[in-house]
Amino acid sequence: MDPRNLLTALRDQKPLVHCITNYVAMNVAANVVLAAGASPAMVHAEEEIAEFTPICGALTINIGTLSAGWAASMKTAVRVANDHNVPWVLDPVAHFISQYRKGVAQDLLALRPAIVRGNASEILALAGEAGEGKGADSGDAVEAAENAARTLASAYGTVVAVTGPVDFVTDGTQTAKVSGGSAIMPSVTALGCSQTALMGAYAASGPAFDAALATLAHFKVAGTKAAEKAAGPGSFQVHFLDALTATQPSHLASAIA
Ligand SMILES: Nc1ncnc2c1ncn2[C@@H]1O[C@H](COP(=O)(O)OP(=O)(O)O)[C@@H](O)[C@H]1O
Ligand SMILES: Cc1ncsc1CCOP(=O)(O)O
Ligand SMILES: [Mg+2]
Repeated sequence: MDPRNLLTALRDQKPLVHCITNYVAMNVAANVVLAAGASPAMVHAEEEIAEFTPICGALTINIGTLSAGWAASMKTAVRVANDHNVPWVLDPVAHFISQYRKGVAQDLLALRPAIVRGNASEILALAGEAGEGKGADSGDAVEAAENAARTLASAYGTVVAVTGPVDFVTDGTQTAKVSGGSAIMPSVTALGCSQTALMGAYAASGPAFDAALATLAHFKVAGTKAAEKAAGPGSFQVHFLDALTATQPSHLASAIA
């Protein structure tokens, strides 16, 4: 699908996105989803999931500040989403840092997300390949994770988006690359996490591969625009939100190869 149609659909439908994300990302991600044109809700209590997840257009799961209660909520929300055909997106933040986090990430992956989005180190490790990642930031090149992304996509019937200087996305058969953005982006915390939340909004608006591609393009276009005005990571954040709103459907194709 043409990504232009998806941005138009997102703004017309303003989908409600159930986000279970980390403490660092909650505010940034909510602002990003709102600026793009959708409606985020950060809902974590397991007791609320049966009523809330089914009425949402999508669910996003981010394990950035994981603990036992959060893991239980995540698994319950994913099961409810799967039962109600609500598409969901997994962000396996730094899942290689402990056996505990690795186990939860693999459990979630086995529940078959529509899309997995991570940086190169996260995607390499998710496929069982050695990488240089140590924490939430990537230590590996996107190109090094392309095969891992293809393998995961085919094995789990999912779309895998690997982000970095040039993003790579695949469903195991189709692939695309997305360029633009700014080297400032990895210096602003939770931009990857907030991209995952926005990917949920796009997944509510169209098929998973197109949704991932449109999200990556929207971020690259807005990142390029924001960098023209920003003096550093602080002012970049402000300009980036404005640029997400200013991005028009016709701008997205220029980022995609
Ligand atoms: N060096 C870079 N140049 C341009 N864009 C980048 C660069 N590094 C990351 N990005 C963009 O920043 C966003 C977050 O990606 P990334 O930093 O890889 O995720 P994470 O925060 O999960 O590690 C993505 O939109 C990605 O395309
Ligand atoms: C710094 C940090 N620590 C735990 S979660 C988190 C945020 C990571 O955000 P992102 O993956 O988008 O850089
Ligand atoms: Mg991340």
